[in-house]
Amino acid sequence: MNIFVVNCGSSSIKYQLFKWPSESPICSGLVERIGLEISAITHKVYINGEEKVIKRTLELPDHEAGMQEVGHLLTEPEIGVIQDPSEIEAVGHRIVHGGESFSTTTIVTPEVKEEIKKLAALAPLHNPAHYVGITVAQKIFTSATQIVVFDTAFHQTMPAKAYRYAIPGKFYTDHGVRVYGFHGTSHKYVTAQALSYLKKPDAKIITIHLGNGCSMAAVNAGQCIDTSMGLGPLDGLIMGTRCGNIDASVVFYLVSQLGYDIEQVDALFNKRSGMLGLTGYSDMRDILKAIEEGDENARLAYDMYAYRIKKYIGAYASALNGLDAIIFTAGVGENDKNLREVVCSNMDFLGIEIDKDKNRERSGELREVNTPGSRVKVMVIPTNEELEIAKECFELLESK
Ligand SMILES: Nc1ncnc2c1ncn2[C@@H]1O[C@H](COP(=O)(O)OP(=O)(O)O)[C@@H](O)[C@H]1O
Ligand SMILES: CC(=O)OP(=O)(O)O
Ligand SMILES: [Mg+2]
Repeated sequence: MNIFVVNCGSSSIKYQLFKWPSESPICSGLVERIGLEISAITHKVYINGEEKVIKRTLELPDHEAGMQEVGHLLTEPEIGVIQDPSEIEAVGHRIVHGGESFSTTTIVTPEVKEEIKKLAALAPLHNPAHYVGITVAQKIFTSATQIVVFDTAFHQTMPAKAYRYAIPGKFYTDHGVRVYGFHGTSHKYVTAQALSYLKKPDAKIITIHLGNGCSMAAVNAGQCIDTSMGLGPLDGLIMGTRCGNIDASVVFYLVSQLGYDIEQVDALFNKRSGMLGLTGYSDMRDILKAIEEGDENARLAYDMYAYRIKKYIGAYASALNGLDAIIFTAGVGENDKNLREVVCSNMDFLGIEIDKDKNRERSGELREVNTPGSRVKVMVIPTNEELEIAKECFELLESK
């Protein structure tokens, strides 16, 4: 079965094509800078263990143009992996916000699309692009079943004491104002990998997803019991452009004293804060370079970023009443050895001891980077949200 997995961001499209049941994609790619003057596509084709990379720069005014271009790349005579878009049987879309309506993988209907569009109010950086992604995929892959997989789904097992806010109950009952949590597909994927590696189904785990968006989850025996993002993907950790956890009084101050309106506060917290607001860079590689060059702001921001993670580890170890493993994943978690070292320093009271040499070894595989004596395993596990989405799509179609 050909399953095409799509992750539409505000200015990008990430994709992978699986010939299920093979778990290795036959091609993957990234369309970047959609809507800007020059857009870029990096398309990779995997044949017999070899990787062929095709890079193109072109003008892509919107997601529709981007997805059309991907459709062409999939079917181009020289490099195509299929002959016609009709060979795609399922398209799996990553959807960040599923709200109260969706707790499991769902087949797209007009009602489902409308609900995803409405939820844009709660995930302004993500859901609008997902809606466009579905609409365009419906036009191109006309024979495919369109399926949506929600970032919020894995967090549905949280108890009410973790997901409720301490404001009057009617905001929850009448308006669904609660903690939803995000990156669930990633937290779920690395949890499953860890449980099978540890051979301990009842393990107490903290998963730490550090990409552009960052979040953590406390996972007991495979079930999420708490997570750091909230009603939207803004709370918790410091991120590339988002502030994370902040006192709501800051909003009152910005509005009443500095004349901000609510759209400006939204843009400030979502798009101009986090590492970008503190350093001028949102990409961790640029921040590491700035630190090397002696930039004090970058050093402080990096320390703040790590410190926030440390605090959540402490909180979640308490919530779990113990800890077997902490897992670093996603772009920063998998690649930034310094960050893992800073987070895990002075954590021996909790039984966390990182092995600095092991931690510095480069590898794209699941690995332990703790000392032999560490009570808690410190693990690096490459996430694979696309594979997890393809699996969920297949399982849903099989169950029909
Ligand atoms: N070698 C590296 N060292 C430090 N950070 C890295 C490295 N490689 C990638 N990153 C960081 O990973 C982040 C992107 O992570 P990713 O999981 O791809 O994000 P997303 O899926 O949210 O777009 C960026 O901040 C990038 O700088
Ligand atoms: C939910 C979220 O923050 O996603 P991303 O990391 O892709 O921005
Ligand atoms: Mg990601």
